Amino acid sequence: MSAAEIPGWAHTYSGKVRDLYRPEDGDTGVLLVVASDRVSAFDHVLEPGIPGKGELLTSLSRWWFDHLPVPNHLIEPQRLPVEVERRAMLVRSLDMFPIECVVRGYLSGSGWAEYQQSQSVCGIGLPAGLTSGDRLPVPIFTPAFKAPMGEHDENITFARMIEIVGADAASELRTLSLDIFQRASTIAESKGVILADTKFEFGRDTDGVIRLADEVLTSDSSRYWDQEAWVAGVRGQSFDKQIVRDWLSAHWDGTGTPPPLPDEIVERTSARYAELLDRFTGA
Ligand SMILES: CCOC(=O)Cn1cc(-c2ncnc(N)c2C#N)cn1
Repeated sequence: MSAAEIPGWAHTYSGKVRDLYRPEDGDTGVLLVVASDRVSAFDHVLEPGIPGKGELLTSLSRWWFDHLPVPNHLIEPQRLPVEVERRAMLVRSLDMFPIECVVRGYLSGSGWAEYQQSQSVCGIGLPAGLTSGDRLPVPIFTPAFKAPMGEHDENITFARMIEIVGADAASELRTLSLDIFQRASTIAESKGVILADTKFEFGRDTDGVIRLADEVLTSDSSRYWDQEAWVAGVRGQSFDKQIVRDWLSAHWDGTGTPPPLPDEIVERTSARYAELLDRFTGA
């Protein structure tokens, strides 16, 4: 599923699952962020896309922006382009920090890999004896330096982050990230969902105000786990991607191009994305 053609908008950048556009009228103050139905797993974009995924994750992002009392990049337009109106966000164009502001409440992914080598993550020492999926004593801020598309971001220490963005901005981004994570994980817990970790991106507007940008607390930027499964000792089961991961693990040896997902896996995954959204936005 390649980037949509949108009259009046020029496609400028594609991530694994989202596309960025600038207006053709030359206005440099706004951008359009469009979420596709593409799904990625094991660092591959899979086929086919998951019907409704772009709309569901855009709705989840919007819900979180509305429930987080921090300045953000959203602009509420009169109308969005009809081609993508339910899976697009009109945003202020910001001067983005080249930092993935990752907060971890649990040990997983690159954090688990680093812990196994050094019993620390991004220079933050952790207790001995932890295993993948364990809850951390307190949430930790573990920044990464944004890598070019297709490469892995580089986990860095807070001291290195200060060298990149300066001490004041580094402190403000860390405080903002930990505060937002605390709020979000408390809300998620009340819905029976564990927010294991997430990554935020921020930028400065023309007045120098730091604003929360990118997507926020979607299951593409976060690890959401089912609380019941975790309590039962089943660790690291992604709320919405586990169906795809389990099928791929059973039907692909990890080399070459992954096989296309069967209809049943696509349908079950689409339903899982809808259930995750409903957990938060439903009654
Ligand atoms: C494909 C979606 O974009 C990204 O993956 C990362 N990215 C964000 C920007 C950005 N740049 C200026 N202002 C903004 N508000 C944003 C945002 N969001 C650029 N790349």
